[in-house]
Amino acid sequence: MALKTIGAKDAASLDADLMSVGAFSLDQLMELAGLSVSQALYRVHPPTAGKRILVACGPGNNGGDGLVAARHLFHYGYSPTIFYPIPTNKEIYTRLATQLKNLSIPFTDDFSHAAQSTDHIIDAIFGFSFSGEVRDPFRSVIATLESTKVPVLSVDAPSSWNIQDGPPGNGPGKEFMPQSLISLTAPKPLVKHYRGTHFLGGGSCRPRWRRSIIWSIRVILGMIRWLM
Ligand SMILES: NC(=O)C1=CN([C@@H]2O[C@H](COP(=O)(O)OP(=O)(O)OC[C@H]3O[C@@H](n4cnc5c(N)ncnc54)[C@H](O)[C@@H]3O)[C@@H](O)[C@H]2O)[C@H](O)CC1
Ligand SMILES: [K+]
Repeated sequence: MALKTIGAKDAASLDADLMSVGAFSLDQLMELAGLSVSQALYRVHPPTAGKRILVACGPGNNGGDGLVAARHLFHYGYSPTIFYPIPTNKEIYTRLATQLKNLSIPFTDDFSHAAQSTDHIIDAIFGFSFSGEVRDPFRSVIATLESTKVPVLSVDAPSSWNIQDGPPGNGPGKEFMPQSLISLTAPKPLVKHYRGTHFLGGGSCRPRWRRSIIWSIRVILGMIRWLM
């Protein structure tokens, strides 16, 4: 069955609609996204399969989802470790990082070393705002994700994949195929290249209500265009 997908631009504007018309805060959306990620991880890798989870977090909201997921995983009984090489200065991220530090969850600077002694990896490096070729300091991180034998769960997109076209033709990520992927709100077009266990999560309103928001916005935009 062909999956319905939304591209990067529509995904970003859907989130913007949810925060304006829908009156959700970014914290709420990120909390729902991170909670879904933690539940998907529990499904593919229950604590009895090994409690060490390495969570790789990027500088944007995808990384924020990873920070939220790590907190939930800790409370499920896992032992998460965080790799967060470019901590972002915005309050939402500093609060999430402080919450993890208050739980004595360790942070590491050495991803490839940490990847050798973990039971599962969460890839929360890049989501739908990734574009171009992977830049440092993430090139070696993607190379490790590509070559590791440890199972990987990717959040919203396998990091390094083009959101529209899937795996890059060359460079780091070319051979990266995580064991599982959780799409947030709606799958992105790259899923047609994905072979593995696929979850959908992070929904913040019922689909019918979400459709009606989008429909109302389209009608309003159409009327504005017509009036001009
Ligand atoms: N739909 C939901 O329920 C929610 C989804 N969320 C998650 O947010 C991401 C999208 O977040 P955004 O902040 O827009 O961007 P990213 O995290 O994807 O990454 C931006 C970050 O990455 C840098 N970057 C971009 N390209 C490159 C590159 N080639 N090399 C190195 N660095 C790169 C860029 O500079 C930024 O710093 C979505 O996928 C979901 O996971 C939210 O939690 C809200 C709810
Ligand atoms: K990701």
